[in-house]
Amino acid sequence: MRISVSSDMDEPVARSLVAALRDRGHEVRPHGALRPGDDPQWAVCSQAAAREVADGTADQAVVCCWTGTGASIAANKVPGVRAALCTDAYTADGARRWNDANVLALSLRLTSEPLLKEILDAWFAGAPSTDAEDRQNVDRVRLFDHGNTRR
Ligand SMILES: O=C[C@H](O)[C@H](O)[C@H](O)COP(=O)(O)O
Repeated sequence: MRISVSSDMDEPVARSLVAALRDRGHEVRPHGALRPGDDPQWAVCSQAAAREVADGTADQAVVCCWTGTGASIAANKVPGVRAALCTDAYTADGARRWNDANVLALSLRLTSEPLLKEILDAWFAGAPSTDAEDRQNVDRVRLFDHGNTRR
């Protein structure tokens, strides 16, 4: 898979993330502090990574900042993106399964090396649910991308 990865900080866990994705056979597209000369502001680099998912340059993205909050907020402003801030494997599994999330947001502060592996295992093992209610919810979220927030 082509995975865009962004981080506003050059932290060891962000480096481990890139290595882990490459070990799993993914093509990594680095942004922010992970790419020399790139803008490392979380609002800028996480949006850039998310935009690559929306325009089809990447299949998925992983966006990181210290808390994961700013990265997830910025990514979710991109139409077509469903970013999920995951602090454990159960949340990552649910994000893929129920929310059809296409961007994983991580906290550099909270994500230890073992937790990173657990989260990535769950994220890549998970497939979107085919349950009708789950699909309706995701379809409803897609409408938000086009400004339709009516009930
Ligand atoms: O949501 C924002 C992120 O947690 C940032 O990584 C955080 O604001 C970084 O702050 P600073 O650059 O002041 O350490």
